[in-house]
Amino acid sequence: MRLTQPLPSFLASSLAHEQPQCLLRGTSPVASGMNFFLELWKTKGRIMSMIAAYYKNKSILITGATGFMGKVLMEKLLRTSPDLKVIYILMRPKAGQTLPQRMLQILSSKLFEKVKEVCPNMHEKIRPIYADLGQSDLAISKEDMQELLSCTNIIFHCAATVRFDEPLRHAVQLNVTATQQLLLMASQMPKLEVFVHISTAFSNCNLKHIDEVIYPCQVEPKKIIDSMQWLDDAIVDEITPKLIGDRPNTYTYTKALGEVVVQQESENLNIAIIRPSIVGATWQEPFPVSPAPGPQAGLHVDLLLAQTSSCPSSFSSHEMLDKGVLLAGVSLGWVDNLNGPSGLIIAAGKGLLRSVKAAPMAVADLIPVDTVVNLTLAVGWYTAVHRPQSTLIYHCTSGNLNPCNWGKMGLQIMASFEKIPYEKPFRRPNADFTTNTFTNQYWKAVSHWAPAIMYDLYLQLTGRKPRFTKLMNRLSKTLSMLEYFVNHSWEWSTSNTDMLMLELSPEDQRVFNFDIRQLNWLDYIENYVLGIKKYLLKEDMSGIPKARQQLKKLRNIHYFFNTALFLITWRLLIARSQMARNVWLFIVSFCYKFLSYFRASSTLKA
Ligand SMILES: CCCCCCCCCCCCCCCC(=O)SCCNC(=O)CCNC(=O)[C@H](O)C(C)(C)COP(=O)(O)OP(=O)(O)OC[C@H]1O[C@@H](n2cnc3c(N)ncnc32)[C@H](O)[C@@H]1OP(=O)(O)O
Ligand SMILES: NC(=O)C1=CN([C@@H]2O[C@H](COP(=O)(O)OP(=O)(O)OC[C@H]3O[C@@H](n4cnc5c(N)ncnc54)[C@H](OP(=O)(O)O)[C@@H]3O)[C@@H](O)[C@H]2O)C=CC1
Repeated sequence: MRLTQPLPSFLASSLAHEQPQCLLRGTSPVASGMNFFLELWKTKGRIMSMIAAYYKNKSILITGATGFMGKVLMEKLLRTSPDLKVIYILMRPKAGQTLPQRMLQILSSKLFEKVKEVCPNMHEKIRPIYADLGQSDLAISKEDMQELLSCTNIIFHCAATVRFDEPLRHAVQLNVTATQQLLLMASQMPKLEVFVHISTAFSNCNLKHIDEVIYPCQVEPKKIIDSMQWLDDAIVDEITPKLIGDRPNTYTYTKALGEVVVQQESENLNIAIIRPSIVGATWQEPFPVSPAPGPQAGLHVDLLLAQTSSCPSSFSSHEMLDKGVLLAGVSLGWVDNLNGPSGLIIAAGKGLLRSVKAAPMAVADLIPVDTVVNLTLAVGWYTAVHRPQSTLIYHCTSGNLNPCNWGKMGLQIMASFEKIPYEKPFRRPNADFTTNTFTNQYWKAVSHWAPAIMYDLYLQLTGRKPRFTKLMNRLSKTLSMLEYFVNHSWEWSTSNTDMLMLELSPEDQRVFNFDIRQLNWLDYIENYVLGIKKYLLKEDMSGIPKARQQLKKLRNIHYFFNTALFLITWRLLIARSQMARNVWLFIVSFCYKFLSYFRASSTLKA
């Protein structure tokens, strides 16, 4: 650390608060000026995370904590700031479970295993509060509301409907009206320090280049909210396409409206907006693996195997996988829902998905969920401590710093299936991207529908319930919903995110790492495929050798089928066409001549 460097503002801002503490801790009392700063910088840099310290003794309100991102956010908060006061969770009962039962199930999941070590009383830190964001008043009881208003210091608003086909009325209620209600609540919270709103990088996907600003909507969100009160469903459905305009769905449209609402209601509030792109499985946490050195780089799964002590190091990765020793309590790529790419990766791995209409050169702007969560927590800290004059927007994207395109990602996914095959595949995984609509329709008919119909026929004939055509219908719907995002590229400016990175202490850059440049796509995709197998499909790793055998069998069937098809077609052609017969005679005589020449020359040599 050179003394000539300007002090980062995180240090400057905390000096007033930290100075006496540092002196007490034994930092040289004579240290003054730059020496004092240096001491403090070193102390901070080595042992303290400013961000983690900020959340100490805080009462934090999270919406959407039962969702994919919310769970990871809750986990990281509890793990890095076990001294936080309380986390209020606005949630609803689901699947016959009460709030405490639901929360208990979440906290006892694998994701929270590490938290148990640092925060054994984590159950006491969580306070589930009944709320339904689908209701105009959020259905929070008076007593709960009282407590929330008087105690909350920080709000993370993650809840939303992320369904692309959500009817506009419902999407407006959840993504716009509920946000407005929460902001109203926030404005009555005397202890509130920051409100972090999670939006999406695609809220302005009708633009090619997206800046860190809130773009106005054609119709004022307040007018939309009002009109939803009195318009009937049929009219709402009719005007939906006109309202969403050049956006692909109600989700992106209502998330954009939500941002405008945040801007309009943010007058006296300290607010920040985060816009993540396509959120994928965890990358580094909470199940880390050490980086692969030298020639092993790019082979995290192999490294994991090599780290497994029960395994002789001379085994190759495949040998070790064969022995089923993978992941004895170690796991990566945590994911728990089918949204975004996860559902399609499963469909591809099971051999159901064979063709996707996508631009292979379009940027695949995937971002790991732990990166988004790290940025969210850093933003919460920065906004509360620095209180920027205007609402700052943070793009959490990968495309500008570490781009990967869909073509490359598709190949990496396919390569991962070779190493980590999924069990009981319908067909050999072999998905491909095509830009041409006609080619895509052809492959869908030949590779999706024809095998599904044939297989269902077989199931029916053998007295079983057909299910593949239903699955294909579902897959087609999902594909049609997601295709927009794999056929376009966007550019997001990231100056606020870059600025924040520079504001972090070295320790915070490590603990709350959101530097996507460090991500190795090959490792990440491999771990993602592995995480899906483990956490979503709940397949046993010891079944990998059998799954590989199955793939081999399917590959042989594929070769046999193609050869048989070729021979039959050829035979039919020869029987019907003089030209085909001539070609055939030419090939046969050519082969005969070549063989005779070869035999003659080898006899001469002998
Ligand atoms: C080679 C590999 C290529 C990879 C290529 C990746 C491209 C990947 C681009 C992503 C681009 C996102 C970019 C925006 C990122 C945000 O900002 S938003 C967050 C992402 N949001 C989403 O992904 C939501 C998308 N999903 C939906 O909108 C709806 O689920 C769908 C697709 C319209 C389906 O609706 P539905 O037919 O009514 O089905 P739904 O009731 O949801 O579920 C029915 C069944 O399907 C299952 N299911 C639900 N979703 C899915 C899914 N995505 N897949 C499969 N099954 C699903 C459910 O589990 C359920 O199963 P059961 O419980 O019946 O057994
Ligand atoms: N996943 C992604 O790819 C991306 C997500 N985002 C944004 O990130 C945020 C979190 O997304 P993600 O975690 O993936 O989404 P999930 O669908 O996994 O989670 C949504 C959360 O919202 C809650 N919720 C939905 N409806 C209600 C309701 N009526 N009352 C109370 N709670 C409700 C859900 O609760 P319940 O469990 O009860 O259903 C759940 O906790 C969203 O704002 C989303 O727009 C942005 C970019 C990409």
